[in-house]
Amino acid sequence: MESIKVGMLGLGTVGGGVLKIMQEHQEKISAITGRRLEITKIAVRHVAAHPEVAELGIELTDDVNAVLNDPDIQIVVEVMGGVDPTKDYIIQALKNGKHVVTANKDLIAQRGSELVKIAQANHSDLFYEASVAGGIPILRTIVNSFAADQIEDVKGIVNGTTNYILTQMVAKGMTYEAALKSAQELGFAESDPTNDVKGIDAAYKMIILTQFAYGTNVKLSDLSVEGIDKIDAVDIQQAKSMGYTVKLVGESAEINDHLAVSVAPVLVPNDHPLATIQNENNAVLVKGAAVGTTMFYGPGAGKMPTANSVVSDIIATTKNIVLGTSGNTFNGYRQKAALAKPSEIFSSYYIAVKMPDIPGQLLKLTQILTEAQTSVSQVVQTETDGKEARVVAITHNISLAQLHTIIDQIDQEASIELKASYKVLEAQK
Ligand SMILES: NC(=O)C1=CN([C@@H]2O[C@H](COP(=O)(O)OP(=O)(O)OC[C@H]3O[C@@H](n4cnc5c(N)ncnc54)[C@H](OP(=O)(O)O)[C@@H]3O)[C@@H](O)[C@H]2O)C=CC1
Ligand SMILES: N[C@@H](CC=O)C(=O)O
Ligand code: NA
Repeated sequence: MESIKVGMLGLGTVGGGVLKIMQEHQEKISAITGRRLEITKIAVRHVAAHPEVAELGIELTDDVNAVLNDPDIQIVVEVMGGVDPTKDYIIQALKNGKHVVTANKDLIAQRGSELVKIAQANHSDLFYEASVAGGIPILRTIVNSFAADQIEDVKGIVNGTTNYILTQMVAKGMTYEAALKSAQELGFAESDPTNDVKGIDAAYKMIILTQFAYGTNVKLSDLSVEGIDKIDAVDIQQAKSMGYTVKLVGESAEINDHLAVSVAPVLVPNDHPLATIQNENNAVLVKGAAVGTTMFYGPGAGKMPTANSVVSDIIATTKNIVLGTSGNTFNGYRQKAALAKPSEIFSSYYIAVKMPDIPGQLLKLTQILTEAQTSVSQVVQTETDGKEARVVAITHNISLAQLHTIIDQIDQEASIELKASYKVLEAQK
């Protein structure tokens, strides 16, 4: 059987999983592709840290050029992460006529369209299924199974680390710091977890999902992004007592031909399917005009689930090589769309404030809400020490513009302090 040589950049959490699957499932992969896939070289930073590789007959190097310029290598698997210098490495691989498989959402979300053009110009495949929702085959599903439908909304939990942290805080009463440390030890978090906890990793995934769902390129500054790093455990408990679970939810919605893309902590009704997603698992709800709402669930981070998506891309690339069909873009759908205005984006909101526990204060809050033409479904005083009270209101559906007005007015009212404002998800019909 002919062989196809594969080179790798990176051998960390994901790379280690890729190597394991490629070794263990070699026969099955050969039977499916008609080619023997051989990993011949792996570039890492610290060669001495990977003694196990030499025993496999694979060359380990700290020189990426040894992989990128090797004429025998046809497929380069990039699992080292980061944007620079990784972007240049991928460009070099593509210009050298190699096909590239990557798990790098930071890079694809920020420089994807540039890389796609270079891949096309060089008749190379560029696949990145693992970049969104780790082990869930969501990108290929959108390309293949929604081709005939019109997607109206994509929303879900697309970051494993933060969902793991929130689950551990609610279920086990773990502190935020302890839960984050555990997510790092389990290999779910990025090497620098800032992007995970600040919602940026989820935002990158929503940028890629927006591209696949609507054919539209949006950039990070087009999104409204908030992470879980400022969530107060008091609000998590308060939400729980009102029948909600706090989740970090990304949403890309089409509203009157305009797009609204966001990532934020959201109060999810306990009977909504997203409320049940635990630990590092992810779930993506895709609503199509014809099919209605569908849900895709599975591990969103971690060694083996992510590696499975990477190896699926290696197999797809190999099949294209064999059939002579390389070089088609992963997603060929292209369309322009403008961003929705705050006056077009509607939701119910949870608003938590602190105020002096004296007569007349609640009236001030009510006046602010009334002036913004906002009615509420619930108002509760959740705690008081006799001097200061915490009050929570849940609004009916209002526009984001109305929410901004309310927040501005609260800011201007010296005796009321805004503690939190979170979107409240509608019950799933
Ligand atoms: N972990 C996960 O669950 C998921 C990760 N991803 C993405 O997969 C990619 C890899 O993540 P992960 O495996 O967790 O990362 P790790 O930090 O575990 O591994 C990174 C690997 O890349 C190597 N590396 C880093 N910089 C360089 C460089 N400049 N030159 C050569 N080698 C380098 C490291 O070498 P050394 O070993 O010597 O330090 C290490 O082997 C990232 O893009 C990440 O966002 C996507 C989905 C899920
Ligand atoms: N850090 C990411 C890894 C997968 O993309 C996450 O936690 O989701
Ligand atoms: Na995926």
